[in-house]
Amino acid sequence: MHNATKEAPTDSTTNDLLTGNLFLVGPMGAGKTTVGRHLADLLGRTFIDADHEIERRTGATIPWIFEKEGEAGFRLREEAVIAELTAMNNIVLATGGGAVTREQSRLYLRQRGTVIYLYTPVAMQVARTSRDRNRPLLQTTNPEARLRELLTIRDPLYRSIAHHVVMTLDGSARELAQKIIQIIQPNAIK
Ligand SMILES: Nc1ncnc2c1ncn2[C@@H]1O[C@H](COP(=O)(O)OP(=O)(O)O)[C@@H](O)[C@H]1O
Ligand SMILES: O=C(O)C1=C[C@@H](OP(=O)(O)O)[C@@H](O)[C@H](O)C1
Ligand SMILES: [Mg+2]
Repeated sequence: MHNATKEAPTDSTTNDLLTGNLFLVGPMGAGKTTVGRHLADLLGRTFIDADHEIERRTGATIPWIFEKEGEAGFRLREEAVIAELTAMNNIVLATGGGAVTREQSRLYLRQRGTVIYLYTPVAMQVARTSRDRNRPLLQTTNPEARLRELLTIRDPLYRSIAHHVVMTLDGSARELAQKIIQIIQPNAIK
């Protein structure tokens, strides 16, 4: 299991950022997995990616699960993993882009941590996902249309649970992680 329960700092500068969970939501190609890793590194937290956790537990890849169990089967697994992971402490969690489609997952994400929505325009999502064959929903003749469709449905869901909406257009993934820390807790790091 993950060694995620670190002692909370005890001095008077202790703040929410240093003691609570951080949950990243947003569409495919927003950078949740990449930025989440940097965030955890900068904050000295455990990083968990919900998709990787599903793959670890099943011993199967996401495309394989979609192929054998359909999207519905994958969503059931994803919902179960989100329920468990959001109950942990002091983690940075990168969710999959469709995790917010389950109402129970939205409730857990909103209630159990600070939710950051990495807002990303569709053109940038396309650029960041075009070389990767591991996203079953984008293996179509027109991935851009699919991403646009999905964002129309999901953008209100991301916003409904987000404590902060962060635009991911500028800067490297690490710079974005630094920016997120400043947004959440301006005095946390210099
Ligand atoms: N801020 C960024 N700047 C440049 N490239 C990025 C940024 N965020 C993510 N990427 C790149 O985009 C691709 C998709 O990122 P990923 O973290 O897998 O997104 P998600 O988990 O949201 O689908 C990766 O190749 C990653 O290196
Ligand atoms: O948006 C989605 O429905 C999905 C997003 C993927 O994760 P990323 O958002 O990390 O690419 C992964 O969970 C799966 O392919 C389905
Ligand atoms: Mg990811």
